[in-house]
Amino acid sequence: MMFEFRVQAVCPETGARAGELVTPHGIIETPVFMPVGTRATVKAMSPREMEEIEAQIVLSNTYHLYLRPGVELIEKAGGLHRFMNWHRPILTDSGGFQVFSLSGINRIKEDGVEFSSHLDGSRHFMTPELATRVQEGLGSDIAMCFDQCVELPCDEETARKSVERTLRWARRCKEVHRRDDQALFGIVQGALFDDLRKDCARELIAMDFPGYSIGGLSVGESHDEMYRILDLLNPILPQEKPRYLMGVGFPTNLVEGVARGVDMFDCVLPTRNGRNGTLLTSRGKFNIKHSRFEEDWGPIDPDCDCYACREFSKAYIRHLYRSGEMLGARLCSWHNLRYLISLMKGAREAILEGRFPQFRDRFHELFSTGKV
Ligand SMILES: Nc1nc2cc3nc(NCCc4ccc(CCO)cc4)[nH]c3cc2c(=O)[nH]1
Ligand SMILES: [Zn+2]
Repeated sequence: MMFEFRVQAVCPETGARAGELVTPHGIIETPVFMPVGTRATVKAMSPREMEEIEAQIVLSNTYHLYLRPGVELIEKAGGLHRFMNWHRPILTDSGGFQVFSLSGINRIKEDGVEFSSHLDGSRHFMTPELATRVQEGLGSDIAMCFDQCVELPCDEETARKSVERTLRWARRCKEVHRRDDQALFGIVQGALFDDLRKDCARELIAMDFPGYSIGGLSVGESHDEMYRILDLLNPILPQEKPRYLMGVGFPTNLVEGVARGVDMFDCVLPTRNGRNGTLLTSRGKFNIKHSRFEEDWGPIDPDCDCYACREFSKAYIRHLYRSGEMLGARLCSWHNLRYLISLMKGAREAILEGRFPQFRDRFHELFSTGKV
């Protein structure tokens, strides 16, 4: 069996799930946080270090790799796992989001999206078929349909059109998808409109995908709006299939997403914010450049087991950061990634042991103290 998802435990009070996702490159224990390695590397981290922090699966981007170095080169290397020397699971995003958020002058047509490369302005035309073929060439374990994610705020008519296009494009992706060692997920759109979200989910479920992504969120909506959409979709999406909330995220959103039946998350937050000194800890977040850490000899997070927290002081990491030393960015990214991976590991153990509500309350109590 190439691809299988087993729900091992469900929290009776919230519906939070602990599961196992079997892929050709290994078993993923969920809930899981997926570090983002957009251009075939999780910035500043080596594969060996990613294994040390127990990263189970990394995300990469079709849009970026298609533009550079090109899928042909990666196919010659034997696929993305071999090219980047990461032999655990990989999930690729389809480019639906990146084409709109990164490229210049994009024009949506029924057939696909015309866009100019953010690298050199060259013109390209991405279609559902091309996005699917590129992901098959990359050889990721989990691929995404090519979808249209609308910016918020957006009126209902615009959102409805994007849902209808996303569904037509999902059918076209499924039509051309051939690799049986790669799972293609459908992506639910519909902005913040309940009926559009339900209709989109139902149509995708009828196409019978092995997993379902919740797109169109983490694009500026409030936490309450995000949670309302999750509450809406949780009972509709098949319980026996994985649910992946795209682009999330911040620790509180991860824990509240788990409480609403989400199994998989990804976000650039830990590495991007890590590089500018923002640290996520069990007691809230802070920025290492603050003067209060000048003579702080303690670890970033006393409850963290990562290399940065075991071996270095905040004072030293602050010095590295202020000096623009690469090790500063590395240690902050290293810690933030391990913190989110550990947070999901803790949630999983709590669900398996029947104490997720307590885990959730304790998390919020400690994280909101913000006293660091
Ligand atoms: N195919 C597809 N991919 C997506 C990726 C996404 N990523 C997001 N949000 C990420 C937002 C995000 C970006 C940067 C940072 C760190 C800086 O503070 C945090 C969050 N929403 C997303 C929605 C979609 C979507 O509908 N379809
Ligand atoms: Zn740490």
